[in-house]
Amino acid sequence: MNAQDALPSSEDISALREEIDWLDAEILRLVKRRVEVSQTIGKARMAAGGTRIVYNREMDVLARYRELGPEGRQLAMALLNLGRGRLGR
Ligand SMILES: C=C(O[C@@H]1C=C(C(=O)O)C=C[C@H]1O)C(=O)O
Repeated sequence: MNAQDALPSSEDISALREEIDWLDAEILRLVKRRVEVSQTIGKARMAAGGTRIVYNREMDVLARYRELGPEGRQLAMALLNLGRGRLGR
């Protein structure tokens, strides 16, 4: 395979950009759903007199993203913080 074979054409790049746009829309949809689910659980636990945070569950979430390195940690922390929403302020 020569270098040209490996390079995407301008048509390929257009298609790849469409894929990125679609992926971003899906990621946003999933993040919003995650926030919703996390807040539902958090509100129920607090209404029952429980804690706002469950550290062992949060450690599991951090571990899931560890393969992405420091950015994975930032991403996991952002997801956890989004789930806290107003509850966490
Ligand atoms: C969603 C929960 O509540 C909190 C939010 C978590 C999350 O967003 O992943 C994890 C643990 C808890 O601190 C839960 O207890 O599972």
